[in-house]
Amino acid sequence: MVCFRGAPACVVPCRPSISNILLYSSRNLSPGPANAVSLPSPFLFSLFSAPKDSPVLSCRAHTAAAPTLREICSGSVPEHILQRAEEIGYVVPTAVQHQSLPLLLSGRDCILHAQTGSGKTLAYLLLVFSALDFNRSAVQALIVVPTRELGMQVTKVARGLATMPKGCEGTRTCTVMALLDGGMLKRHRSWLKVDFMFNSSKQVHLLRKLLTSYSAISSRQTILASATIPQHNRFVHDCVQQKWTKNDVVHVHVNPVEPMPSNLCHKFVICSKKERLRTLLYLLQKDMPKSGIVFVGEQSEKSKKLGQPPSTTLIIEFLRASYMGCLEVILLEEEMNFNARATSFSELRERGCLLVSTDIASRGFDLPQTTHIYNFDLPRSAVDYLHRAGRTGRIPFSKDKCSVTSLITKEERFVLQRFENELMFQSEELVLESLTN
Ligand SMILES: Nc1ncnc2c1ncn2[C@@H]1O[C@H](COP(=O)(O)OP(=O)(O)OP(=O)(O)O)[C@@H](O)[C@H]1O
Repeated sequence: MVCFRGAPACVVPCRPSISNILLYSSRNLSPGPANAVSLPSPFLFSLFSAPKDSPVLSCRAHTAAAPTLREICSGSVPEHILQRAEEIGYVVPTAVQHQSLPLLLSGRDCILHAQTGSGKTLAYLLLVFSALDFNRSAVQALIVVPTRELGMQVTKVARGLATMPKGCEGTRTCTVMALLDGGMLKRHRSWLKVDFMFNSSKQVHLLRKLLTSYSAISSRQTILASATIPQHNRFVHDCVQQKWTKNDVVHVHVNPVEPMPSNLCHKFVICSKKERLRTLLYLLQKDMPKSGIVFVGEQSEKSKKLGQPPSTTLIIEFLRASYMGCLEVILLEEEMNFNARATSFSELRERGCLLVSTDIASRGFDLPQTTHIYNFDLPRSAVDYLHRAGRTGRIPFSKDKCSVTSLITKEERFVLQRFENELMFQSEELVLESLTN
């Protein structure tokens, strides 16, 4: 799948059940056939996913007197990338960047394990830019992400960093190429169901093969990043045992005792299923989100067979008819075609809106303006709750409180309580007087 020094040119099949982003060192490099790209050496392999099992090495909290990103990266990351990062507004490192970058830049394999929205993407991208030889026309880094939207997002950040800053025009930069296959929703759904890339299902076969195939090559550096890595000790063990990483892989674990970002405020409203739409409307009008996401459960097979419309459609129709706020209501659902989904995300990112979505929007999306999350249906697991909640509160160093509100029946309270215990957060009950009158 990937090849390097001394090996014959080999091919990256771009149809594994993952999305790839390749970083080339030349702007005009032809990618070759649409579904096959030769990948010469040396390369750096970054993986962005949500593995199930995992490793060790906790880190202390970030301190105020921390060095700047420039101080941490200078000498390793090219000047024009650092300047560009500053132009974008990346000056002070987040905790995960502060703790991981010295290790990453020293060439160590790392498992980045930090809360949603904590800045893992920038950490591994800065490493990628430090490792590229900008004078070589060759693929030198491969980033694998679990979903197409996440691939688009990472591509955008990487391209943003690779753009020449003012005053550096003429310097060589690199090409970031997105090979985002599928997008089709069956596969995406199955990712969400298996919830990680490292289980034993067939879908991860190619990924495992990719990780193990060239493990003996010392010039390869492997980074795995995720907000949720249950059983991380076992995962570290597996990484070494299966040769996915080198033996001295470091597990950078930020905030090990607090998986949920602390700037989120969790609430719940008890209402019957019949009252749910009205309750949602009431909350939206009361909260006046700057931008929000309403998460809805997937339609059951039984309901599909009966020819019933999915809940997302019902909610959209209801909100379009009754919601009087200033946000546009946008649907993101699994059966929509890819371009329509892409539009939904860029719109939400640019000007804020009310997105109604299944869990398809719950992983990795960076929609910084989002202030409110509503769980119209409870997620299936605590990990899903964490990823949904992590779509808000994504502006580092911001003191703004963002909220996650779950609409539940009395019977569902114990499920939410289970999530609270597992993720160590507390929810406050909202009693909505006007609805009970
Ligand atoms: N040092 C920084 N200074 C300012 N903003 C930053 C910094 N690092 C990251 N950000 C911003 O923080 C937001 C979240 O970052 P990012 O998407 O990398 O988080 P993540 O840890 O990968 O999240 P998730 O696990 O949910 O995918 C982004 O909008 C990003 O631009």
